[in-house]
Amino acid sequence: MATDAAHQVSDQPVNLDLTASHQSENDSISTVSSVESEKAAYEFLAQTPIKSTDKHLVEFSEAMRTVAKALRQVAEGKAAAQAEAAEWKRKYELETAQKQQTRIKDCGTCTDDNLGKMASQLSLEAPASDQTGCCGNHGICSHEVLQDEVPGPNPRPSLSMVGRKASFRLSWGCNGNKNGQHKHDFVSFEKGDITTAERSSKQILLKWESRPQTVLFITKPNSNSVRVLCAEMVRWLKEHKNINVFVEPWVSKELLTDDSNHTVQTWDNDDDKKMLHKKVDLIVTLGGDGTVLWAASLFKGPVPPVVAFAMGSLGFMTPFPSEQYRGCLDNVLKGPFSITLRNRLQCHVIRDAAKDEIVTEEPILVLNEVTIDRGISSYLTYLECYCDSSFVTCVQGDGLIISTTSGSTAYSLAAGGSMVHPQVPGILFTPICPHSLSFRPLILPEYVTLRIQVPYNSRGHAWASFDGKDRKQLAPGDALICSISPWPVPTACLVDSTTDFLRSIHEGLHWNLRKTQTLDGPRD
Ligand SMILES: NC(=O)c1ccc[n+]([C@@H]2O[C@H](COP(=O)([O-])OP(=O)(O)OC[C@H]3O[C@@H](n4cnc5c(N)ncnc54)[C@H](O)[C@@H]3O)[C@@H](O)[C@H]2O)c1
Ligand SMILES: Nc1ncnc2c1ncn2[C@@H]1O[C@H](COP(=O)(O)OP(=O)(O)OP(=O)(O)O)[C@@H](O)[C@H]1O
Repeated sequence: MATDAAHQVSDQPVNLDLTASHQSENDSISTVSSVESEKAAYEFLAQTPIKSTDKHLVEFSEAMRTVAKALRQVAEGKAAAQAEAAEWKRKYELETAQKQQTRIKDCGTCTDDNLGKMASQLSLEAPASDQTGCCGNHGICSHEVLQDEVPGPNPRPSLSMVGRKASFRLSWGCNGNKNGQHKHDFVSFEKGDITTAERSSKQILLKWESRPQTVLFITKPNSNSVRVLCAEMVRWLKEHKNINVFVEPWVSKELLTDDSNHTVQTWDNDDDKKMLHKKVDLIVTLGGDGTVLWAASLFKGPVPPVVAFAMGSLGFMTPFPSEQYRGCLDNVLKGPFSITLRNRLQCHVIRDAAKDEIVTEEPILVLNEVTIDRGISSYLTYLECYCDSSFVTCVQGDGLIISTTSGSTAYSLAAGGSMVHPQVPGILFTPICPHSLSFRPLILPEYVTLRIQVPYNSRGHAWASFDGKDRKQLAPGDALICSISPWPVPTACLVDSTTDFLRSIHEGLHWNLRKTQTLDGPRD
């Protein structure tokens, strides 16, 4: 009955399109035309005034469904036929190649000499003379020479005859500058096969070439246990190791007043503080992760190695047990010891009002993350995000966290970001409560520059905070630019980078802690 109704009401246009779909020999058009004819059928239905009862309408819609199903089957049949044709073509080409190889094998008159000549004709010639060994005159590491195998006592002529690998060049430089510095040991170009077998990113070791003499102490405020231990450590370092000690100005006033026997040095202006990295061999922190963040924030450029003693609650970046400080400091002062090079993000706030000025606000370096959120505003944060020159996405939600891999276990983790080993070169892009079902966190390569823009049509202001501190308001038109800083924070490891990282997520977060299933019970 349904088919009858279809014939009665819409025979003509539907049949026309069906014919068009069958007749089409063009691969790409066929599926489109069947979809189009289905669409045309529905359009026809929408345009044609039907003066009939509800019953007729029901019958007609059933008929249309049948027609649509038929059209879909036609399209599917065509696709299957195309796949089959492609398979036959592939088989034919394979067979032709095999026949050609057999002909070469059967060629009784061919001598090793002739094969050698044929092989050398197929070989790629040496590259242009501007190449000097591995690196060309342009300072780009490349491998262009690709020789086919020279036939030896057991030549394999078929390999030389069937085809040859195309030559290629891989090159890279600093920050996209092709003429920049390059690493030899990252990709090897042996015979044109790309391999990272010689990759050198192994555990980094720090070995002193002369005796360390000056230690800077950074201590958590308002803690009696820290105050007591700091005084004890300073005394020990001075008496037993002959070490000069620097402390923050407030520490020199408050912490060590009762211990006048042990003079410590400090600084009293910003210029002296800026030169600290030239005087200090080692930084010792007594506190939690916040104290490590504080220590890092004092250095806008190079940072001396940090030995972080755990005197907080969690301690992802504080692997050293404070009660064993003598042994730990002995080992570190002697060296060599493993370090984790923790990348920092360099953040610039660009004000819309100051767009044309050369001087903008001072860059801020963060060890964990920069967060752009809605602050006290009750509106959704609206942020446009760009990665180099590519548009990434618009954030509509509570905000966005741009985190280092060290910060991946902090706020970013709480917002659903992945935990990343601190030595992995990347930048985490983690939304905070996005009002979208499909906004998953991203990890971008370390060499990109991110731009987070508050658009002019944003309903409110956004707020940027740096390692959980220094809130800055971002007005519509303002932007935040972030990239990896050239000045990482080298933190001393208790064991090595990986062991310390795994220990911190096991002990700090009880990562994947579950009681082991017992042996009794059902089995395979
Ligand atoms: N919802 C959250 O989880 C949340 C909210 C705000 C800030 N934070 C984090 O707090 C950091 C500031 O730390 P603070 O000590 O000055 O403030 P805080 O005293 O408020 O401590 C925050 C907590 O974060 C932990 N933490 C800090 N850095 C960490 C890291 N790299 N890995 C794992 N845990 C880490 C600290 O151990 C501490 O327990 C910010 O950089 C941010 O990452 C987290
Ligand atoms: N020398 C310092 N001067 C000023 N503030 C500091 C100093 N050291 C740490 N802080 C701040 O004190 C706060 C608490 O420090 P920290 O995180 O080290 O201790 P905690 O909170 O007891 O430990 P945890 O973070 O493991 O829970 C942080 O916000 C940090 O920025």
